[in-house]
Amino acid sequence: MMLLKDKVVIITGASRGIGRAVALECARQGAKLVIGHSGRASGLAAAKNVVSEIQDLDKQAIEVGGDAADLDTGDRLIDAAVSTFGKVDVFVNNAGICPFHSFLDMPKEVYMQTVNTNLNGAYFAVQAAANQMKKQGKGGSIIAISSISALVGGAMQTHYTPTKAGLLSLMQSCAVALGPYNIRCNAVLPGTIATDINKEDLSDPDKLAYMRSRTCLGRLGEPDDLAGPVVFLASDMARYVTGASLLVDGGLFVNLQ
Ligand SMILES: NC(=O)C1=CN([C@@H]2O[C@H](COP(=O)(O)OP(=O)(O)OC[C@H]3O[C@@H](n4cnc5c(N)ncnc54)[C@H](OP(=O)(O)O)[C@@H]3O)[C@@H](O)[C@H]2O)C=CC1
Ligand SMILES: C[C@H](O)[C@@H]1OC(=O)[C@H](O)[C@@H]1O
Repeated sequence: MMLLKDKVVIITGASRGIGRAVALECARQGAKLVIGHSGRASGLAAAKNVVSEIQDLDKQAIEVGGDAADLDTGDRLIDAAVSTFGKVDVFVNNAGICPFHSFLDMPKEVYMQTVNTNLNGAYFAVQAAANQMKKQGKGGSIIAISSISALVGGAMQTHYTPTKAGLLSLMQSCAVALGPYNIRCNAVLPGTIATDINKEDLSDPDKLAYMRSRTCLGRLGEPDDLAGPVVFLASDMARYVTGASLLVDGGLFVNLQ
């Protein structure tokens, strides 16, 4: 059984990493995909590859570029989905950055870029998706890729962790605001997943070994580890799940000692 047969799924930041892995699994589960990316040349090339991979599965996908920090990018993603596929069933807000930096000398530009990319653009993208779903009248599923960092701190992530807590909070409030329209809103909280976002940080072998040792399962996450949880929340199997948060962290959070 395909869990997302004929559903139209938009995923921001689907050119690489977690978003790409989720997009491919959504396609395997029968969805039609809008692959969001930054619009930079590298993002466009990577997104085109993801579209090809999905077409190789005999499924449909388009790519749409746009800076997640731009408050109008969400509208453009929705418009593209509706004009190509006729509707939006699922919106996954995944695009994000984490430029590691210490707190005491945090440049204002780095702070603003992080908050604008991870949270401010996301707010209006979620609003655009919700308005489209309300118009369609058949409910929908909105999923924010938050983080374990919504719950715990990081000395080099003082600009980043508030954006992830903000996304978690946004999903909780949107679950309340959008429940009357049967639009479900949930947050997924990955632990440390090996992707480009932390390649440099984890290039230190001691840090890598330490982060592995912090998990109960003894390994870092892979992007594919997020695919099942997101597909579940997107699917009708999660029809009574809203306002929830799902840690996908290999047991990192609970592992005090
Ligand atoms: N990896 C991890 O350990 C964890 C990640 N997360 C979250 O998961 C999400 C995905 O991260 P991950 O897959 O690891 O990261 P990657 O760096 O591998 O991928 C980031 C994705 O976001 C897109 N993106 C980046 N900046 C922008 C922008 N300004 N506008 C539009 N798209 C943009 C990228 O597109 P492009 O290719 O065009 O640059 C790319 O598709 C992020 O929100 C991150 O915070 C949460 C917890 C842990
Ligand atoms: C980028 C980091 O490795 C990653 O991002 C998160 O959200 C996790 O908490 C990790 O710190």
